Amino acid sequence: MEYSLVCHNLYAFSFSPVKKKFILLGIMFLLWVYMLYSCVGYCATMPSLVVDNYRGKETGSVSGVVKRTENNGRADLMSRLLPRPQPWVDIESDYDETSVRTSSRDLLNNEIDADRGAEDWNEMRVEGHRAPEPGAMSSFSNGSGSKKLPQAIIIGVKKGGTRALLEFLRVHPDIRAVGAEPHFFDRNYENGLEWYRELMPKTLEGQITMEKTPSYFVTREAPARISAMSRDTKLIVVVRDPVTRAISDYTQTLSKKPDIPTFESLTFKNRTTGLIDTSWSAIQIGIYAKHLDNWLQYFPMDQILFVSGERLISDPAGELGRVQDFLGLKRIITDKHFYFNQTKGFPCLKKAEGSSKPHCLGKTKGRTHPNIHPEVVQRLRDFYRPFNMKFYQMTGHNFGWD
Ligand SMILES: Nc1ncnc2c1ncn2[C@@H]1O[C@H](COP(=O)(O)OS(=O)(=O)O)[C@@H](OP(=O)(O)O)[C@H]1O
Repeated sequence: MEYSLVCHNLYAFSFSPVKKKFILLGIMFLLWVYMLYSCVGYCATMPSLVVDNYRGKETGSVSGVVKRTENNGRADLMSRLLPRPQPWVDIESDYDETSVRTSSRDLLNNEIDADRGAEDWNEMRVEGHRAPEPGAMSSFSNGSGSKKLPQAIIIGVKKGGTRALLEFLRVHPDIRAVGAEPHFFDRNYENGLEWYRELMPKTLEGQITMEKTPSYFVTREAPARISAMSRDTKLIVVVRDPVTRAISDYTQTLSKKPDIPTFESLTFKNRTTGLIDTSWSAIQIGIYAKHLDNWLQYFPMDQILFVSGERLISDPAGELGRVQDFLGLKRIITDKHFYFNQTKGFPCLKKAEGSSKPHCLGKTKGRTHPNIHPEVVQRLRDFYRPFNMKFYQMTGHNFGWD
């Protein structure tokens, strides 16, 4: 009797349609929670259109950077397993530097400055990047690494070839970089380091986090600020003949504001005397020795690597070899990664990061420069010569611009 009662109860429990519905609903709810959880985790590790790579390592210690080599194997494996970001979004520095700007007399730069901030964020939005909300997701880590402050920064120079260098470096599995220029140490410093860290890609132990903002090189406060973040930060400067750099800078501005005065009229304070207007940022940025002096107050020379913008075009693998050595990385990026694209007139990657297709930089890189009168060019060469000599002396490297 008792036995049949138990059986009856069990039967009722197992087959009651109401209970069945409840169980089904419960299972569906659990599945929904599980899917939601997976989706949040996946989205957090997904590469955004920002071009960012979400791999890297903690900043601030040279020992950490050296340790990276030991972890290469693991980092390699993980980086292959992780989703890859969208590389090759073509961005350029469209703005003039704070320190140059404040001392600049020319309206040309000030006009550009007026809409500078907005353009910068638009630029990032184009890439799908958003200004991070302070504290948001800062401690979130779902096994694909965490965001670290950069251990290496490409600090300059504007129009030197900084985009090419960063895009080439991103091919390395142990480098993860922000695509857009954060401009933290010049324009966004008040936002704080946590804001800055949020911009960084997620990285694994043994990987290097990087960013590039060419205006840092000429920002007076940048060396002290970077040093305050970490005295061990490795600095990379891509330098280019200051005369062609100035013309390239002018060409960029001209492409956005076709009504600006001629290069010649902006170059000279007085055309007859041939006095150069050093308050024009396009001229001032090229006085490398002066800017370098400021950096040497905070960083030893062996913590700064100078990459030749010219050689980055004529021998990209050679320059990339030096950069990988400087960063303590295995030389993974070699000749095999590049080909010369005749149409573009520049070296391009056979396979960009996260893609199997060849890639060249976009049309804002490698613009045709306007013809500048040879006399003006010569006058500028004469102007820069002593500064170049000083720069060669300081760096112990003759860049061959004279
Ligand atoms: N591989 C490759 N492809 C295209 N362009 C290349 C490459 N390597 C170096 N360059 C040179 O990079 C110059 C632009 O420099 P930046 O990227 O530093 O410019 S920016 O400051 O970020 O706007 C750009 O200057 P312009 O030629 O005046 O446009 C190029 O000369």
